[in-house]
Amino acid sequence: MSSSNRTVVRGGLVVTAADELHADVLIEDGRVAALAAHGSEAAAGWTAGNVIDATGRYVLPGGVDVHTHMELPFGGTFASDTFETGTRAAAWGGTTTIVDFAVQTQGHALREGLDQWHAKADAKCAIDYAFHMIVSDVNDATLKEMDLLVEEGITSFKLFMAYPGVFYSDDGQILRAMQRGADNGALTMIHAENGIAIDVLVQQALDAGRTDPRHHGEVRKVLLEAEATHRAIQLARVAGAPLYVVHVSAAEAVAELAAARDKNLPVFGETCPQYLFLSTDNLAEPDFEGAKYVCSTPLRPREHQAALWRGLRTDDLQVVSTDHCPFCFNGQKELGRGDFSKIPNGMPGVEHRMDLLHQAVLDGHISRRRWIDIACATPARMFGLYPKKGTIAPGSDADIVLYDPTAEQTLSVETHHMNVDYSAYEGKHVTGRVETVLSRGHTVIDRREYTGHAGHGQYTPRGTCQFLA
Ligand SMILES: NC(=O)NCCC(=O)O
Ligand SMILES: [Zn+2]
Ligand SMILES: [Zn+2]
Repeated sequence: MSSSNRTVVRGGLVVTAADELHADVLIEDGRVAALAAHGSEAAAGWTAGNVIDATGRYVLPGGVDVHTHMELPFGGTFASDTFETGTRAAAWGGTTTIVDFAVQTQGHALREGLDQWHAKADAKCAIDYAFHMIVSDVNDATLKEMDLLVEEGITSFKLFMAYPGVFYSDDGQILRAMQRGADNGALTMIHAENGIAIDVLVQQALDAGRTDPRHHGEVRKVLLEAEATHRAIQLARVAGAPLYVVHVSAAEAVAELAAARDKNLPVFGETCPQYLFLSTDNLAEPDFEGAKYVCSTPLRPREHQAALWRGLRTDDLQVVSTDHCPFCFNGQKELGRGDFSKIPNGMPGVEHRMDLLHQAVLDGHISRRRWIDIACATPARMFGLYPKKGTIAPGSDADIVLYDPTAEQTLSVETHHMNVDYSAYEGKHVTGRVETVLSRGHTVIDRREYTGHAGHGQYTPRGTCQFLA
């Protein structure tokens, strides 16, 4: 084998969900070929055209963010990151795979939505990408199409208990989709909020003149997240289907997941950095600044964070994704001045997940291996991408991050790479920073310089959930 298509990453601490070892990593043709203890005879014998010095660095699997919305149409506008800008920002933050949501619009086929998402993403991405499918119209034809999509590698479908008239499905439709998933192996993802009740409270708030962004948090009540989570679990039980609850924000919803998992049900939960680090205090920021933090499920009072961290430690929550769905403050969030229900829902974050979770390691919330588990390995397993993605092992794609655990940085709109005019974490100080990123062996970030290009990222069909027997 010529050494020109080989890279060796030498001298770092390799951290995976399972292990930490001072090892050198040999990469051949875009894949991990071998690991060997640093200083061992085997590692010393490796020759390569490219040798990367990882002394003093962590060598991590690239992050796997299984919840992004590039260019999502919402509330009369579109999420401001394209696949080109959003995946570049993801790479800057040490994420090397995203799973975005293709959208079925009501009255149209799943296939049409999927084709649209390919048209948006193909030849544009800096890192590898895959799709889930948002199902907005459960009917006989849609259910048949789901089987075909599973065979093609779209193995998860998101249904909404929220947003009546847009993405909402009623319980009967959700049950039918879950039954189909029980048959075809798909994982049903649920946005668990009681959208019908929330819409009543929205109207009552607006009628009473409560129009500021903070009221978004007040009407989207904890009880209505907990109730919907409970209902989703019962529907999944009736269907005999596995369930993945997205963007869990409330302690009471974690309790529902924990109770289900105590019964050994195949129920999984995801939370996001915004629920772990931000709160209703942000939604209450004056001069309409709270609009920057409008997302659903909403930010919660700070007291909920302890339950989310505990859930991540006890495995009642398995995944941290970003739900990256950015809208600029100017021109987009402003659509809801005077009516919080018109603020496009979503927050930017794809660039900051790995760093914020590293800070959580330093703050004592999770261990270093759990960081990699919830951000890389488990999301890859959950959505049928492991061990190609999510770990560093012979045969895995060489998606590798060199991480400087001692570098200091301050998160800011001035320095981030997402296409959005504010940072939800403006001024937040974190320790640790991505230094170099390889995607299938290609250097996309080289010592804090972007060296990637649009179109490097490949569409990646997925297998089914690897947590099911
Ligand atoms: N989360 C959010 O506020 N926007 C994106 C759509 C969704 O995930 O519900
Ligand atoms: Zn959602
Ligand atoms: Zn989302």
